[in-house]
Amino acid sequence: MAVYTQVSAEVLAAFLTRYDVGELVSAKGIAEGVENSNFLVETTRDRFILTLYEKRVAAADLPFFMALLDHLDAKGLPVPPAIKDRDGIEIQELEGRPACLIRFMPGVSLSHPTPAQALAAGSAMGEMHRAVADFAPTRENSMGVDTWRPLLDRCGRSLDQIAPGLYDDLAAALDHVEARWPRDTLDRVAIHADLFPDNVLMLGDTVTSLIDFYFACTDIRVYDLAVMHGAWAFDGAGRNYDAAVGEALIRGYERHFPLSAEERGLFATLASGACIRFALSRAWDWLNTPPDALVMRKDPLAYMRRLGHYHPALAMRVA
Ligand SMILES: Nc1ncnc2c1ncn2[C@@H]1O[C@H](COP(=O)(O)OP(=O)(O)OP(=O)(O)O)[C@@H](O)[C@H]1O
Ligand SMILES: N[C@@H](CCO)C(=O)O
Repeated sequence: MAVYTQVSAEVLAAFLTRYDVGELVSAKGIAEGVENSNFLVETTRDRFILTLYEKRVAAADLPFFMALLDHLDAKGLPVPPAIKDRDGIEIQELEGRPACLIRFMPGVSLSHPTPAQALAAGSAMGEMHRAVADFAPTRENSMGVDTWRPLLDRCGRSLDQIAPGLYDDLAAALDHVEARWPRDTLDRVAIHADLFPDNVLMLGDTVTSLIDFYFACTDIRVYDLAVMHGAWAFDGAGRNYDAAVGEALIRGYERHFPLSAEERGLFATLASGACIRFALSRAWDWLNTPPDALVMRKDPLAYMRRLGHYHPALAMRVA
């Protein structure tokens, strides 16, 4: 459940007077999501999402995320920009948190995508990468390749509490991936970096919105596709690969950016890096979230299992 900070009706009604959006009719906390506090807000004119940014999103990064959303929206892509108040301000403060009122987007977030939906979503990512060709701001990837080793060290041998041998398996996978990581050769742009099925809203086979840009950063363009591939083309436990979904995703993407021979050759390494990134962030959360917390802990081993698909040599003993 993701409402960490409560906002009273009085405070919210006063907050909305900064905007030209009508008056408050209702507000409901949204249970999905784990990072921020989200509310569905109805006014006499429209509906909106109100997001209060909790500690995982740094206030200093919000201008980059909002500029990216504005840029994509201006190019006609389906993304939810922040609403500007009467003074043109998007990033506000509410109950001591940075907060934005955001355009409500139609659609339903996916849990089990079909190949047709994967085709559309892969194409939407390709469109997004086309649209950022002239987006100038940059943000370092706070979960990029150079952060994995320090995060592994911070987790340390406690990883073996999750599954015996996990530390050694992750260390071996990281050695392998770091040695092959393309540091300079591939195209780098603003990427989403977390385009899981739950961050794509769809109606039928049509993408109605890409959401949750709070890991967006400047990194290898095809790494974004590799993250998406790992998130979309496996069952939740990471045991079974769905080739039809995985191939459709890449086919959709290639409508905009055919993969080069070098990108194809490096895809398994990029996808293995993505597996390490999500295994590590999930493991860190696992070790640092009490089992009785309201937030659902996500299974790090589901990403260790995916590693074996991309690099059979890295098939995990613990998985
Ligand atoms: N602009 C929007 N329009 C309509 N619904 C939205 C919008 N933004 C978010 N939602 C809804 O709120 C839910 C939670 O949003 P979001 O995924 O951004 O939360 P979060 O706390 O950042 O979570 P996480 O990082 O865990 O995915 C989404 O699954 C979606 O149903
Ligand atoms: N999408 C991530 C969580 C948010 O980054 C995961 O499933 O581990």
